[in-house]
Amino acid sequence: MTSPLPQTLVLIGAGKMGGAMLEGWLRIGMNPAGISLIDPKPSDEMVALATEKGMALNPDPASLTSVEVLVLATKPQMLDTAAPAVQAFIRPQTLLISILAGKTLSDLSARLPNATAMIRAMPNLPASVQRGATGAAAGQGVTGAQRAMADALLRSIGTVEWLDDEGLIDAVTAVSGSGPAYVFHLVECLAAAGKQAGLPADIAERLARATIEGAGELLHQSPLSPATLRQNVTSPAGTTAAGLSVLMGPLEPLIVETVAAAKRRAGELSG
Ligand SMILES: NC(=O)C1=CN([C@@H]2O[C@H](COP(=O)(O)OP(=O)(O)OC[C@H]3O[C@@H](n4cnc5c(N)ncnc54)[C@H](O)[C@@H]3O)[C@@H](O)[C@H]2O)C=CC1
Ligand SMILES: O=C(O)[C@@H]1CCC=N1
Repeated sequence: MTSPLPQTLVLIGAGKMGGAMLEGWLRIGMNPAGISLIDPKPSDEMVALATEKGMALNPDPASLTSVEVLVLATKPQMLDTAAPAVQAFIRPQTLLISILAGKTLSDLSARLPNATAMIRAMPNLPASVQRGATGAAAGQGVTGAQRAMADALLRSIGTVEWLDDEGLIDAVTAVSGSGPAYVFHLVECLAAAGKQAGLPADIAERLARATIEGAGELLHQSPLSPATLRQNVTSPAGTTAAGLSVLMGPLEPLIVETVAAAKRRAGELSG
């Protein structure tokens, strides 16, 4: 039996990531009438979306009798400021899902004493097109039914990896939370390199973008490992082998350092 999605959801912080999850949930057909958005400075696009879909924007907390799920998606630095408003939306049965980088379940508990059931999740931006990757860890007060509901909610916008050790969420943040930015930067680098190799800038950009899109889609559809797919591009003594002879040595340590820096920053955001 598939777990039901929540009928009532409050999203606190309707910015880039909260907005991406919302877009994904609307795409899969969640009822907008059950969704409320809390944001003191919503973008014009968010205001227009709320009006178009009939989602409540900054409703009076007292007007919501049921809040099955509260998704907390402000910047981590805004947690202290947002906490009193968040508290006002927590009901006895509310499951709080925080996507704040760095903030631990214990950090959240200290600010949100009303919250008895909390999940720390780290999604990523492709959630808007149902291709997100989320890591999640459940706190002690979460019931089996709440965890199943969170799983259904997060899985509706991509893949989900549950972790027993909350401490691993900072590593998830550094790999898949921030990961789309690394890939987008790779597109920028490939486009710049194409231009340097003589291509007109617009053509280099379109080719670089389509290459990453195509490689991503092939990874998605193919049962082959990334290593086998790489080997399938690489002819012995051919052009790819020549290119990879430059890239493969330095890239892995660079990515290791990249992920370590992001993980370190997540740790600094805790507290
Ligand atoms: N951008 C990304 O790809 C990802 C972001 N995250 C996490 O998502 C959270 C939000 O990040 P972004 O969406 O990038 O930032 P953002 O700045 O685009 O969104 C934050 C939103 O919170 C609103 N806000 C500020 N104070 C508020 C308050 N007191 N109450 C309610 N809303 C308030 C802002 O007006 C803004 O719309 C962060 O904690 C970040 O760690 C997690 C995974 C990926
Ligand atoms: O850059 C950040 O801090 C957030 C967390 C993961 C992606 N964006």
